[in-house]
Amino acid sequence: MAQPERIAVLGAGSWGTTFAKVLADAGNDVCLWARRPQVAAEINETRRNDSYLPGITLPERLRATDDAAEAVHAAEFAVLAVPSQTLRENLAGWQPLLPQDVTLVSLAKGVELSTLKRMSQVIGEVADVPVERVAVVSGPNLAKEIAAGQPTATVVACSDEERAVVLQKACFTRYFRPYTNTDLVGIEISGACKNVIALACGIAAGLGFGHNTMSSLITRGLAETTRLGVALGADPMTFAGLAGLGDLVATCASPLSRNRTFGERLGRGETVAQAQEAAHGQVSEGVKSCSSIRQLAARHGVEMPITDVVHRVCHEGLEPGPAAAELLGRERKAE
Ligand SMILES: NC(=O)c1ccc[n+]([C@@H]2O[C@H](COP(=O)([O-])OP(=O)(O)OC[C@H]3O[C@@H](n4cnc5c(N)ncnc54)[C@H](O)[C@@H]3O)[C@@H](O)[C@H]2O)c1
Ligand SMILES: O=P(O)(O)OC[C@H](O)CO
Repeated sequence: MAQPERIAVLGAGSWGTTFAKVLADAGNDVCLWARRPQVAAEINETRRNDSYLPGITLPERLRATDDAAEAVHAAEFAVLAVPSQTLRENLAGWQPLLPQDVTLVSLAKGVELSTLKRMSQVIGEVADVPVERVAVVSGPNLAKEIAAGQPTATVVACSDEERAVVLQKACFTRYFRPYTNTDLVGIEISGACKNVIALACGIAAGLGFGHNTMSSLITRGLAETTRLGVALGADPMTFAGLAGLGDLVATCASPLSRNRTFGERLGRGETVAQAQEAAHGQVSEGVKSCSSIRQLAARHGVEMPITDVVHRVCHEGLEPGPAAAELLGRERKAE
């Protein structure tokens, strides 16, 4: 498989714009689709996308459009950078425009509410492509740090290893170091679940708890994520990697994380509606994925106590204080 000459990125939010910058910095010609024409115009005219990445200058090799057909024209890779719960609908609109042999790359970290499917499964179904043509990028990748050129690593996952290597090369820069992996299930379950655990860590911080609490939630969160992943056929080692523990630590610890920040607001006593309002339209995937992951776990007989209380805090009116007490009061057991 040859290196791509053209790459489309569909979605000009925080991560779509940042990943498009990474691809352009790596030497690719990138066309970024923005839902709003004024965002595309701002990028082309000022090299900025200030509503998502204030202060960041975007490279010349990156151009933007609000026309999806123009974005995907002759692209070898189409990177999907919209929120998980909107991916099906967006992709259905783009599907007739896609070049025949395009590789579809998911950046989204979530599990679909209505079907309990992972994003690569949704993509395969909607675009009618085999799983070998779907890749996933996931890791400790807070957009604002990467847009500022701070170093990080990530995972490029695809069941077709050769394709993963081509994408790895296409997004390799002096500040962005991608590793390959073929365990799509483990990578995607890690990415979706860490958002829910970050909500729990935020709630704990909002309640005034410190690093011991956070570490306990991270570690037990990793245990329940691994249980679910393994039940779905993932390699347990994946959860110790960048997309597993790596992303969990970054998201649970960073004030830049939208999920952690959302949780912190809940912990301080704000309602879900108030926390949503404060997010200014940016997605906190865990708020919806806590429900789909909980259902997926129930379907496979997997116990996920942290995910369960996060769901009940977000959607069933459980207060943060009693939620913490409930987790602490669970029956004693061996690690
Ligand atoms: N921001 C990060 O640091 C980061 C890093 C890694 C992965 N991700 C994941 O990438 C995905 C996209 O995240 P993001 O940070 O770019 O989100 P965002 O909220 O910053 O941007 C979402 C983009 O999707 C577009 N969009 C298209 N259809 C939409 C619809 N129906 N509803 C809402 N938005 C719609 C929006 O216009 C916007 O450009 C998420 O799954 C997120 O978990 C984000
Ligand atoms: O801001 P969040 O919480 O959506 O997290 C962003 C990334 O997924 C971190 O890797």
